Parts: sequence; structure tokens; C-alpha cells
Amino acid sequence: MKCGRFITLEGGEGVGKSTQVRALADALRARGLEVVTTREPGGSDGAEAIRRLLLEGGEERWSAPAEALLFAAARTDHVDKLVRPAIQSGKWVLSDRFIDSSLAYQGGAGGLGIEAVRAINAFGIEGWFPDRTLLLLHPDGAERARARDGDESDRIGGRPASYHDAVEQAFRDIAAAEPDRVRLIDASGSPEDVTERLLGTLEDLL
Ligand SMILES: Nc1ncnc2c1ncn2[C@@H]1O[C@H](COP(=O)(O)OP(=O)(O)OP(=O)(O)O)[C@@H](O)[C@H]1O
Ligand SMILES: Cc1cn([C@H]2C[C@H](O)[C@@H](COP(=O)(O)O)O2)c(=O)[nH]c1=O
Repeated sequence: MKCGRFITLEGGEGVGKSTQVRALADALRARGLEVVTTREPGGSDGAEAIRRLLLEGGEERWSAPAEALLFAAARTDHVDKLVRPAIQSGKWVLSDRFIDSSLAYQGGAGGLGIEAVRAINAFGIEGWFPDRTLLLLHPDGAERARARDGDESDRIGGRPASYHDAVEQAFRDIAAAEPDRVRLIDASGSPEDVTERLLGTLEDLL
């Protein structure tokens, strides 16, 4: 069976993940690879429907465990319908967020605990963990997201700065615990500079 690669881009709000998923996909295609880009929550019809449930409405719409289970359900559908078939047909899949966002947001910042959230996700994704996770870090991510979204932030993006600080700390803890899979990326400088740094961390997989 042909086997592609599964690469995820992670980080807090506004650090440049979506910009870099597009740029990295172009760079990998230029090297002759077949690349599929996707995002979470979302990436399949069912997961996009769950995305709307999660990101629209007020804070009280979901309890913390219900929120974590909805993210895990969306991810399970995304893996079933898009990620696994693409990788099995030899493509590289680049995902804008995946399981580490749940570990950092719901597990770390949301107080459910990283291991509890890992367990509910492991049940759904059945071993389809990323080959590599690129954790983008930028000190002005929140300001960039505000400049981009104005007053239109979603149910989770609009949480207080203390929540987003805890998200970043949790991402750093996850990276420290899994240094081979999760690589820290300085996301400052031009988009082209950041793409070069990302490519540099993938050389051994190419
Ligand atoms: N290297 C860069 N230099 C300057 N501006 C950038 C750079 N990368 C991205 N931006 C801008 O910063 C903003 C946030 O970028 P982007 O949407 O890619 O971030 P994100 O991490 O996907 O955000 P979110 O998780 O909140 O959706 C956008 O307006 C984008 O154009
Ligand atoms: C996958 C995932 C996402 N989130 C949060 C992170 C963001 O605030 C939104 C998604 O918005 P984006 O503009 O598409 O980045 O959802 C989360 O809390 N948990 C997750 O697993």
C-alpha cells in the first residue's frame, strides 16, 4: 500500500497557520508531491457541520466535556472521510490544527486535562496521529487575529487572554513531552522566511 505523510500545523490564534498551510502545500507540490490541505474543526461535511455548532453561539452553549467530545467527533469523521483515505493513496495531508489543539485548548486551558482529552480522541482516530506537528509561535498572534476579525471572533477565539495564555503554555508542554513529533517554529518574519523554516523541519520525511 502507498503511504503519504500526515503533517499538522498548530498554535494559538493568529500565528499564521492558515497562511503557512497554503504556502507549505505550494512548496511541497513544487517538489512533486501530491498534497491535500484541510482544517479542523472541519475538513469533511460532517465535521464542518460540527464546526458551526462549536464556534457559533455563546460560551454557555456547551459544557467543557461536551465541547471536547464534539471536537473529537468532528475529528473522527475528518479522519474517516479525508485524512486516512488521502494518506493511504500516497498523498501528503497538511492540516490546519488537529488533535494537539484539543489537548491544548480543551485539555490544558479548559481544565479537562491533557491525558483525558488524548484518551477520547485516541478512541476516535485509531492511531492516525500526525507524522510531524509544526507548532508556530508568534508573540503578536492575538493582535493579528483581532486586526483580521475585528469584533467577529468566534466562541473560542473570543475567550479571555488568560485562556489563550494557558493554551500557549499547554502547547509548549506538549512539544517538550514529544520533541520528535512536535517542532517549535519561530513564526516571525516574512511568510517566505517562515515557510523555509517549516520545510527545514520536514527534510527527513521528504
Ligand atoms: N509572516 C507574516 N507576516 C505578517 N502577517 C502575517 C504573516 N503570516 C500571516 N499574517 C497575517 O496574520 C493574520 C493571521 O494569519 P493566519 O490567518 O494565517 O493565522 P492563523 O494562525 O491561521 O489564525 P487563526 O488560528 O486565528 O485562524 C492574517 O491577517 C495574515 O494575513
Ligand atoms: C481543532 C480545535 C480548534 N479549537 C479552536 C481554536 C480556534 O479558536 C477555533 C478554530 O478556529 P480557526 O480560525 O479555524 O483556527 O477552534 C479548539 O478549541 N479545539 C480544537 O480541537
